[in-house]
Formats: sequence, C-alpha cells, structure tokens
Amino acid sequence: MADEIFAPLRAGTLTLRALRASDAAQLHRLVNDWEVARMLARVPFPYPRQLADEWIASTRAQIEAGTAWHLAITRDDALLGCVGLTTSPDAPRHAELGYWVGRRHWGEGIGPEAAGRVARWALANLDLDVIHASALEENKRSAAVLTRIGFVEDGMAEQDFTARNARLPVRRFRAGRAELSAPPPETPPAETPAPAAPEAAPGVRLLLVAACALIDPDGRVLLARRPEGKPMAGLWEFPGGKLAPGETPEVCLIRELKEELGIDVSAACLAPFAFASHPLEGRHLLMPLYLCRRWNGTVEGLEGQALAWVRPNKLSDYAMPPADRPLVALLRDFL
Ligand SMILES: Nc1nc2c([nH]c(=O)n2[C@H]2C[C@H](O)[C@@H](COP(=O)(O)OP(=O)(O)OP(=O)(O)O)O2)c(=O)[nH]1
Repeated sequence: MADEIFAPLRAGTLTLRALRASDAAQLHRLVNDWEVARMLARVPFPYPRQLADEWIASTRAQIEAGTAWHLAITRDDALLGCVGLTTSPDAPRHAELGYWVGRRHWGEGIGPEAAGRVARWALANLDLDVIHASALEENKRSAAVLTRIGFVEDGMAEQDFTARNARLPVRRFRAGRAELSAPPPETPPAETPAPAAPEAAPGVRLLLVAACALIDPDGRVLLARRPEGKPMAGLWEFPGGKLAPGETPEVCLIRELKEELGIDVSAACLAPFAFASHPLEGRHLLMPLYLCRRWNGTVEGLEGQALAWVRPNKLSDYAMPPADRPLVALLRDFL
C-alpha cells in the first residue's frame, strides 16, 4: 500500500521503504527508548505518540518534494528502525545521512546494511557528490557502522541533542563516490597493455572505451546516468563501453548502443568527433567520442539507467566523469 512515492530498496534481508501512517505505533515503541533517543540529535524524550504521526507525514512530503528520504528499515514487514538522507539548499550536491535501529535489533548488522544501501543509492540516483554523517563521540557503535560502509572521519563538531538538552561533541564523517562506489573489476576485459615504446611510462595500462553522443533532431545530446554498482555511479556519461577483445570502436558502439539503449546504428552513421585521454583508477582511459544523428528504433534505458536529452548549453549542469569535461566543451562549441 501507498509505496508509490518511493520504489523500495532491498538490502540483504532488509527492505527500505517510505514510512506509512500505519508504522506510527511501532515507530513510537522503538524510538521512545532512552537508549535510542539519547544518541539522536533531534529526537525528544519522552517521544510523544502524536509526533510519530506528524513525523511520518512530514517524511512523505519530503520524499515528494525531493528534499529528504527518511525510510523505514523493515524485515518481513516488521519495522526495525529508520534511515534517512537529507539535502540542504545551502550545500548543493551534499547530503546528510542518519539512521537508528531499535534496541532489540542491535548487533544484527542492520545499521551498515541499511545505511550503506541508502548512501550508495543516493550517490547513484540523486545529484550528489558527498554524503556527510555524524556520530555522537560516545557512540562508538555508530562510528564503527560508518567506517564499515566506507565513510572516512572528517573531524569533530558539536551538535544540540534534544533528549539530553545539551550541546555535545560529535565525530564527523564523509564519503563520496571513491569511498562508496563499487571498485573496478580486477581484470577488466578490454584492458590492453601499452606497447613497449621506449618513452612509454613503465606499467601504463590503457583502458579502451568507445562513447557516442547521440544527437536528436532538436540538437539535444543524450546522456546516460551510470547506475548503482558501477564505479562513478550517478555521474552522467555518453553511452558506450569498454572494447571487447578484437573489437573496433565502431563495432563496440554498435553492440553497446543495442544492449544499453535498444537502438540499431550503422558504422556509416558514427562520425568520429574527438577523444578523451585521462588517467582513470590506476589505468589510462583512451576514449574516442563519436557523433550519431541517425539510428533505428526508440532510445530506452534497457539497463535501468536514467537518460536525459540535454541542450548543448546545459551539458555542464550534469556532473560527468573528469575525462568528459574537455569533450563537453568541444561539443558545446560544435553544436
Ligand atoms: N561509456 C562511457 N564511459 C566513460 C565515459 N567517461 C568515462 O570516464 N568513462 C569511463 C567509465 C568507465 O570506467 C569506463 C567505461 O566502462 P563501463 O564499465 O561503463 O563499460 P561497460 O559498459 O563495458 O561496462 P561493464 O560491462 O564493464 O560493466 O569508461 C563516458 O562518457 N562514457
């Protein structure tokens, strides 16, 4: 019922979903516990029952407004705690992560599972680069959860704690794509050793990727969002992918555009435009970019990736991998 505002996330045995009015009684039981409330900044103690109703309604309004995502942590339909991510208009591309778990479920690994999932989901699907989190200095358990997910400590601060009626020291943590994205595969398929030229730096390994800027009749360029689970998840890119062994860039693109977007492209319609040459995760990315204005079929994100048709002068509003920045400037000037 009523989960249409947010497609639930799975995390191991947990489901993270929008809070519902019917969660209020259980939420109240779990959070109206001194051991839980004393660790949380904005939770009063005792926690009035009516506040649970009001808070749940406000979380649903925030999801609909796209400002915060406070979710129920559930297992077998039972509410175990909450995990939330809040954005702030003053700090674009940054968000704050928080979570709590009912006392009887401590020690079950629920915090890292739920908070890690929301953090990775958020970087892949929201316009974010950095997620921050705080743990009360005395709350070693919470600090350990953050470290386990990949957060790194970022200094100390102070925060007001409503239930304690006090301002207390907190440890600050932060994580970005480098900390939270999946690591690159151990043996990438299209990694080609650099030829042994005398001037080649020892050990430089090339990563060959072919990419394509599809251009529609209105002159808009197609960008695709890298999905959760891939390195640089959440950044926007030109569709394409790694060259499989024996492939030319054109053959690679024809294959990738079919697999990723469901369209048929012919090599004659792929116009070489520019290339990116950039260090990437211990290798060196060499990526020819082609332009394509003609294809057969309807463009669809077949791998669940978000797509955007973007006017050339708006391309810089989209966060892209560092290698793409010079390409974006060239493309904007060309189109
Ligand atoms: N397709 C594409 N990849 C880019 C761009 N900019 C950029 O740095 N890259 C990097 C990201 C990745 O490290 C690499 C592409 O690899 P990928 O993982 O997306 O390739 P793939 O589709 O073959 O994916 P997979 O089968 O290995 O999961 O190139 C871009 O604009 N488009």
